[in-house]
Amino acid sequence: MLEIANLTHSYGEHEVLRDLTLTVAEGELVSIVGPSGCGKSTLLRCAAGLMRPTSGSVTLNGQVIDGVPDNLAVVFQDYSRSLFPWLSVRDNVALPLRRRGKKRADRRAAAMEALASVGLADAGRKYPWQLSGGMQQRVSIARALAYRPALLLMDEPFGSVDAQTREDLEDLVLQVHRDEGMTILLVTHDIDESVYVGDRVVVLGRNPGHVRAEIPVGLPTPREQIATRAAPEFVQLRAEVGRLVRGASQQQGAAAETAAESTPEAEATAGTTTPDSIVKAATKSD
Ligand SMILES: Nc1ncnc2c1ncn2[C@@H]1O[C@H](COP(=O)(O)OP(=O)(O)OP(=O)(O)O)[C@@H](O)[C@H]1O
Repeated sequence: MLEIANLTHSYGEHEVLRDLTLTVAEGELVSIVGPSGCGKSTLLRCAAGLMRPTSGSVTLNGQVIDGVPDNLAVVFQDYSRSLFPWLSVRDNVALPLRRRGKKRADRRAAAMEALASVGLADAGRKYPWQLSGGMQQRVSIARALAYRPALLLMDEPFGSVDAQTREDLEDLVLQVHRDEGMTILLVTHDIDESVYVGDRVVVLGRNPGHVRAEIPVGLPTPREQIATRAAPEFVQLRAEVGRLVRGASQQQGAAAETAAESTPEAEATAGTTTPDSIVKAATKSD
C-alpha cells in the first residue's frame, strides 16, 4: 500500500531524515514515535506529498507520490488552522467530497453521517469557532472519514485535546480502522498511545532520522482503555518502546544536538505544518 524507500530529506544543510525505509500494509495502523525533532512530521509531510523528499521515493499503491494524491487525507494537530472559519461545520466536512464527484445533497448527507460518527450530529450548522477544541478536532477527523481515503495520515492528532477527549478519539480511530479497514499512519509523542492504537510501532532515531526499531503490537482487539492498558503485554510493550525512545534521545551527544539546532523560522513550523501546506491540505479536494 504505502512504500517509503530510502527517503532522505534536508532543510538546507540540515539533514533531518536519512535513508529511511518503511512499508505500511493495506489495512494496517502504524504508530510512529521518536524523540522531538527526529523528523516525524517531515516524514509525514513527505508521505502526504506536501513536500518532495531530497532523495528516495514514496509510493502509494504502486504510484509514486508527487503532490497530494486524491485518495489520501491528513489530520493535523492544529485543528484551529485546518478548518475554515467562514464555513459551517457541515460544509467544512463536505468540502473535500467535491473531488469525489458527489452531488451537493450527497456531500451534505455524507458529512452529516461522518459528524454523527464522531458524536457531533447536532453541530452541523454551527461554525468551527463556536465549538471547543476537542470538538473542532473531531470535525477534522470527521472530514477525513467522510472522504473515505485509502490512506489516513495523522500528525499528533490528539495533542491539543483534554485527556478524556483524547481517549474517546483514540477509540474512534480504532473503530474506523476496524470497521472500514482504513490504512492509517499516526505520529504521536505519547508512547502509551502508540501501543494502544497501533498494530505496529515504528520508533525513529534522530540526527538524522531513521527507523530505529519496528515493534509488532500483538494485543487483542477490540481494545479497551482500562483493560488493555492494564494487561501485562501492554505494560511490557510500553516499557520496550519507552526504552527505545529514551535510547534514541540519548543517542547523540551535545555536538550533534547543536548541529541539529534549527533556525527560528524552522522552529516556527516544527511539529506542525506551514500555513501553505494547511491550506493545500484543507483545499486539496476543491
Ligand atoms: N520547514 C522547515 N524548515 C527548516 N527546518 C525544519 C522545517 N521543518 C522542520 N524543520 C527542522 O527539522 C527537524 C525535524 O522536524 P520535525 O518537525 O520533522 O520533527 P518531529 O520529530 O516531528 O518533531 P516534534 O516531535 O518536536 O514535533 C527539526 O530540527 C526542525 O526544526
